[in-house]
Amino acid sequence: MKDTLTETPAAADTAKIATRDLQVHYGDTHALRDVDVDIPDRTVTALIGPSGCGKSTFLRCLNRMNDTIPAARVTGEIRIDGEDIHDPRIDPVQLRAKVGMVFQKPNPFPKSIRDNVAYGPRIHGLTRTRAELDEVVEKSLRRAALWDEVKDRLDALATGLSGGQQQRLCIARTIATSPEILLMDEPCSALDPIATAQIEELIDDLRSRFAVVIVTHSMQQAARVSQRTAFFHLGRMVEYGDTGALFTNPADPRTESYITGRIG
Ligand SMILES: Nc1ncnc2c1ncn2[C@@H]1O[C@H](COP(=O)(O)OP(=O)(O)OP(=O)(O)O)[C@@H](O)[C@H]1O
Repeated sequence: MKDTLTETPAAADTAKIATRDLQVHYGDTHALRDVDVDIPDRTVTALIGPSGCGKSTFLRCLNRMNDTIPAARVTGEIRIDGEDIHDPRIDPVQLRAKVGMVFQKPNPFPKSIRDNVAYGPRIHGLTRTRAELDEVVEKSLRRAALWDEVKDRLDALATGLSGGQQQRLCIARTIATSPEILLMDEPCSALDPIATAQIEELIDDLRSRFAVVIVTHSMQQAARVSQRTAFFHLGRMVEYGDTGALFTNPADPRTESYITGRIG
């Protein structure tokens, strides 16, 4: 039986991302159930909920990263800009350039700072000349608020940067392919409070250009960075709506129990 979803409606016709009857199984585990959601553009959407409730699974559906997990089976519909991402004409590699992902632990390649950012534009053939590539590298590093710290050592190894700098580099690497959507899976969990504050400021800035969807275990972080929040519980999206309203006046008792610390 389908649970009732308590939702503040987002206009479906303007949704950047829309899912209908989305289900994910890992073998016999039914990890995500009946997820219908419309996620708007140029907005930060936070995904919250207790461990194992399906947040990362949902995030991975949006750029078909679950395709890389042999046990995962995804059914239902996911549309980005109205286009079905499971359509056989969609190339998952191109999709992942359009829907970029930043992971929990900064994972720069063991290459120079410049080569990390240049990697995506190179493999996707996005630039024709060295000057164009340099321009993309600079623009991406500026947007990731890292340029000033690294502009004099672009040929140094990326692995020599601090954790927070590495995470901003990974964000620069992701935005270098001009994505439209940024998926972030607990991007601050390996960072100290100062680096976390820098990334949060950056996320706020990025939403002027991208739809950002972020998984976070921190309700404070969700409240600080997002305009919309989805609460997941046992594989279902139980409540989705305006972040302020969800935290101050949750409609579902399960959301209330979670935000008041009774489940989780
Ligand atoms: N690769 C996998 N193979 C098998 N089962 C998986 C896999 N990934 C996730 N699961 C299962 O799917 C369910 C949802 O997991 P998921 O990682 O999406 O939850 P989550 O809300 O992101 O959790 P956390 O907050 O702990 O990261 C869990 O029961 C988990 O054990």
